[in-house]
Amino acid sequence: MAMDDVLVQTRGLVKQYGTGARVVDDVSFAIRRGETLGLVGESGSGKSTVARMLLRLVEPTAGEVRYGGVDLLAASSGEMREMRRRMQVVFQDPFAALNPRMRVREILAEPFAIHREQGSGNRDQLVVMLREVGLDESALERYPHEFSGGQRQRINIARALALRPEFVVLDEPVSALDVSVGAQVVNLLRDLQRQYGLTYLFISHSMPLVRYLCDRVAVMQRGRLVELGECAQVCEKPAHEYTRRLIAATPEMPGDRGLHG
Ligand SMILES: Nc1ncnc2c1ncn2[C@@H]1O[C@H](COP(=O)(O)OP(=O)(O)OP(=O)(O)O)[C@@H](O)[C@H]1O
Repeated sequence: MAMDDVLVQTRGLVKQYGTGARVVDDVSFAIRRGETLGLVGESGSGKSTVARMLLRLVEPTAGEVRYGGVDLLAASSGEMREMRRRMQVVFQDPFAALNPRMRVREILAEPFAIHREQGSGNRDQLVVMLREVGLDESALERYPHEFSGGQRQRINIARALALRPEFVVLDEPVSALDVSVGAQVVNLLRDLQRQYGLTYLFISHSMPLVRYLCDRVAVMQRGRLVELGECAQVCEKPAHEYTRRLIAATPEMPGDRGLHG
């Protein structure tokens, strides 16, 4: 793999809390520009911890994270500030992630304020952001509780994309939604990826969803990376017994309803 195809690279990533067991143990992988890398594994296997280390929201105990060739862990606070614009995250719970006391207008304008982008985040721009995620300007003056779960996740996505990042961590973004609503959000994420050339790390429990959205998939078991490969290959011919069990444990989505619509 040519180095300029790689956006994010980890080497020997370790996380240990206190004297406990390693929750992430010697994890190395690369995420290519423009791809969606799936990250699967049962609850507690360390997926979110890996993602948080990639974003430097959690400091690794050992190992290396390179982002666009830059050593993220050695970056100064000024450099880190610039990097943070380029990487975003969308979490599972679309309600918890939105401040209930802020109107959608304020929620969407916040990233511009945080990064002191003067003149940006004006009303016209916010309306464009809403349209991109399938909402209209009537949303601007409303509060998060006035929206359904799927709509709230769309607002989260609009906010995550406000500063035009290149890399987005999707941490179980549709797990809290009904299957058909989740399928619509997944299709939106895929469309936005094509439109903006985004690179995704998609954390999920659902092998069918991973297969639908991801180019490659990495499988974690108890802090270790046990398998990484092309999605179709891993789903059809899993090399590791643990991957086989994960696939067997996830029911097919009913006729992939909604996904191809
Ligand atoms: N701040 C912390 N202090 C101590 N242990 C932690 C901390 N954060 C996470 N852990 C532990 O690290 C392990 C991995 O957690 P992590 O959330 O990364 O797993 P996960 O694969 O994302 O799980 P899930 O699918 O449930 O989100 C778990 O055993 C968890 O209890």
